[in-house]
Amino acid sequence: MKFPNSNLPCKERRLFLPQVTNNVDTRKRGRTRVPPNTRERLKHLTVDPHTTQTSSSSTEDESMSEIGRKNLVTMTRYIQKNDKLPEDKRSEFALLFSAIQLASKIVGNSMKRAGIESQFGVTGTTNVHGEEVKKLDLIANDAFKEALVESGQVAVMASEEEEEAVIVENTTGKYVITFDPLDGSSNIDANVSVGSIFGIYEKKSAGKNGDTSDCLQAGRQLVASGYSIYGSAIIMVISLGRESGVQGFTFDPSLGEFVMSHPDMKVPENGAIYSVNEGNSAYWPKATSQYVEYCKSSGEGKKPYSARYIGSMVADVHRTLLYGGIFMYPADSKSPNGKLRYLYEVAPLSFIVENSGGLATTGTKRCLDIVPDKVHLRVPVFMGSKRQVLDVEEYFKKFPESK
Ligand SMILES: O=P(O)(O)OC[C@H]1O[C@](O)(COP(=O)(O)O)[C@@H](O)[C@@H]1O
Repeated sequence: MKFPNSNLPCKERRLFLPQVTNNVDTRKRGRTRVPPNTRERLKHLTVDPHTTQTSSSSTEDESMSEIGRKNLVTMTRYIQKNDKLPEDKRSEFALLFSAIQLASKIVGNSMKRAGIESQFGVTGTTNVHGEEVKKLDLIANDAFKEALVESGQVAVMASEEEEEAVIVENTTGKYVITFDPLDGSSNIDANVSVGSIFGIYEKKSAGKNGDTSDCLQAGRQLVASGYSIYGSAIIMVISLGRESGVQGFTFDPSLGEFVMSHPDMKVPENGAIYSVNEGNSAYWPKATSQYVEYCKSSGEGKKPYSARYIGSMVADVHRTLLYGGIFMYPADSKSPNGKLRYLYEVAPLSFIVENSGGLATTGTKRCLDIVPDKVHLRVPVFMGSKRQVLDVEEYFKKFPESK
């Protein structure tokens, strides 16, 4: 969509934004009255949770798009206006998250065009985990690396696709980014939702350049984290800390912006969905197999939980955040530390789940308390609704040999 007179200052240019109501241009044929319940629904989209200003100023005869346009909360605006963040961090985070938004748009676009541009399939190489590298894994890894370096805010990066930590030289950047550029690789070619996961720490080492030790921090040290999910829509869910809570933004291709669509996400305290690859059950320790049996049991007012497993951690955790329940990737006799990697899968998502009111445990320890000793450390994980995670911890106390 080409904006006429595009050299007009920003404020005037907004007047040309497309009217979205039923795709009808309301200005020529007068206003569309907005039924009260739609007005209520719209209101939650337009309240900026982190500024004192609320948008209850919409009047009866304002059109939908006028309300939306006046209070559109893009991710960049949310960060710049977030008074829970120290002033200096707002501009740094705005640059960092612009880079992550750009990388997510590139990955989302590449996913959509993979079939057309023969980007499905493998590269023929394997990564540090011995996994076949998908073509889209590399595209995603390059997109994140380049955008993050360009932001000028990054000193060190740790990626699932990089054997070693990546040190950015000659930068004044003071942040450390851990990321899984494309999570759920086994689902990519099947057009099932996959995602990108990232965690943001502050550089701790004193030297001009950062080093690997800057990555080896407990999840509690995270200053922000998030994920992008590439499904029917591209949605980014982020947390800038417990005080800021968890916010979801949906990518609006007509604006090219991530717009707030899920303010103040809270995982339900108690859920009735369990998510685990039961194909591994033969190798599970007693605590895990007993807990999963409990999930499936009924009696004393408890109904069996529903089983849901997509096989992309981002997608399974996103559903858990919305509907409640528990996502699990336990340790077992085949993989004594489980499969999922701490720095760029478990820690960033545990930060999100805990800041939305849920919990994340290995069974015996809160995931955010783990101090990693290597970049690609694997840990078992049970995360989601508080009730379910506390139940898991009870089972590990009951069967201590399962540790
Ligand atoms: O196929 P499995 O063993 O159930 O493993 C699925 C898990 O592995 C992962 O695909 C691992 O992630 P990658 O695809 O990034 O390697 C998770 O997203 C998912 O939860």
